[in-house]
Amino acid sequence: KVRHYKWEVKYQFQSPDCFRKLVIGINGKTPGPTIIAQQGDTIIVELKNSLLTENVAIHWHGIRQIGTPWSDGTEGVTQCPILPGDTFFYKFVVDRPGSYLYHAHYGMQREAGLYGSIRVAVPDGVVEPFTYDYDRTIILNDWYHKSTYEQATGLSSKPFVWVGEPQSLLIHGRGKFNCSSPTIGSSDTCNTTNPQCAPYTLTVVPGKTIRIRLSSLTALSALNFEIEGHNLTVVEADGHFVEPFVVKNINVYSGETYSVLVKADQDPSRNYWLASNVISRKPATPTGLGILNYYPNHPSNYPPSTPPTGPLWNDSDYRLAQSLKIKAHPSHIIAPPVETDRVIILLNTQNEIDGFRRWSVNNVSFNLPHTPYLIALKEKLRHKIVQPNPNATASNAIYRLKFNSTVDIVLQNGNSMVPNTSETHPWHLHGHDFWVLGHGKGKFDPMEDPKKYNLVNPIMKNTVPVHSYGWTALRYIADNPGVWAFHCHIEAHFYMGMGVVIEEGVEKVGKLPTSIMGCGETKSLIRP
Ligand SMILES: O=C1O[C@H]([C@@H](O)CO)C(O)=C1O
Repeated sequence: KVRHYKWEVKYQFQSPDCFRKLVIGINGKTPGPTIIAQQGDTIIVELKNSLLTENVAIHWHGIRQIGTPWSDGTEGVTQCPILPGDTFFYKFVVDRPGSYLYHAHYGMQREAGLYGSIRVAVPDGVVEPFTYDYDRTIILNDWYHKSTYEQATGLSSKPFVWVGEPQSLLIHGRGKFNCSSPTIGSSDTCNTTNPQCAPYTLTVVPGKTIRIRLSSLTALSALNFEIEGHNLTVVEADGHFVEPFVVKNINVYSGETYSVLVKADQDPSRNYWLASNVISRKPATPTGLGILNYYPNHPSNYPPSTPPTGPLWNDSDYRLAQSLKIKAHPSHIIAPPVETDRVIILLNTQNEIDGFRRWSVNNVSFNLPHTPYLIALKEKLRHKIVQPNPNATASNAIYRLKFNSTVDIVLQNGNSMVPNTSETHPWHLHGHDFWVLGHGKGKFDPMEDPKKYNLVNPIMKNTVPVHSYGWTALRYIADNPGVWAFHCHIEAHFYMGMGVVIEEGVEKVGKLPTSIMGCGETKSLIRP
């Protein structure tokens, strides 16, 4: 089935956390419309850029884009940006069931509110390995009052101006800033009675089980999500069925999606808090709150209790333990190859390059080129591909993989420039799902640690954290012709260079649509 969506991307005033700012909406909404499809469907998004003075590109996060690498929506990698006033057609097949996301992939535009979710149902007659009565989507986010431009300018200035901690945490686009804070001017700009910042409410019928498709698209924060008094049974991660496990609360890193089952089995005479708390960085943002509403109580009745504050923000053992619990469902194991053809170790560090604060991978800080890689490599616009350089330099280096080979990537965490600090980084791979073979503490040992890899029932994901001072090992098969970004999903960190680009089988890519061209050296390809 073909599903056609017509979207207009536009700036608008909105007050997601009661503070009014310019946000980017789709058809007037942030989060944008949910794409609802069934496995095998073709999605066509006719996207009109009505931003007037700003480019746009939208990435379909978790969709592998098999046969359509030019629809991945990664500006500088798979396409030229969509110019103001232009309409671009994204066309791709949703080849796997599950919960996915979409968001802007141009500059730091995602933070302006340009994001939403994709829900792909299993084919008719196929059953999932769990049951529920109905499902709902919740995207968690953090929220800044400064514009993405002000933030990006600070990050690329000398001296460096860090974005700081977010002002609010949003639960599906809604939060509550303290408008009586002295920095707020008038009730025009911040008004806690604005219905746009009424808390997100999830209504449940007592005794029923609800599936929450929970994800995070934070700019910075790692989050912990909890529903007061209710256990969460984790059943899906990034579109793959999980061997179910029960938690009191779940850690969600930017770019991850989970499905959790929640049974409405508590005292039905009251409502309960939904709570989102910052973990892994010292919190300076209040708990994000929503309401779990037991029907027929009034949805806006505040729960009579104190909201959950989440686990200790610096309990890294707790986070590592939860990462290690996520394994493939016994009846849905896709076994990884037992051997690998190539191991790439990617050391994550923060550096100073020419006085600019940057993030680097093996001492190379990534810059997006003006000519998108997919076009440059397919059309052979570049004779020379820059290879990683051993010194701390900025570059737009890429990795080229042998088509159909098996590759291991070991993410090795290091220090930031703040003494004794190693941050958590959620890494997202485009175009693939990978097996998560292991997470460990300290320095990866290439002789010993691979012996402990889980080759029996590893989960497949597209986004995975590397914990502070730890390592994470992934394996995947380079079988999707195209050019794919692999990067830290923290908006500021990718902007500061924390990413690489990986090519495989580009010669097998079909004829590139001219609609992705027009910038940099690709101008020569579309001139009559
Ligand atoms: O990228 C970052 O910069 C700051 C700090 O490291 C400044 O050096 C911070 O907390 C980040 O995550």
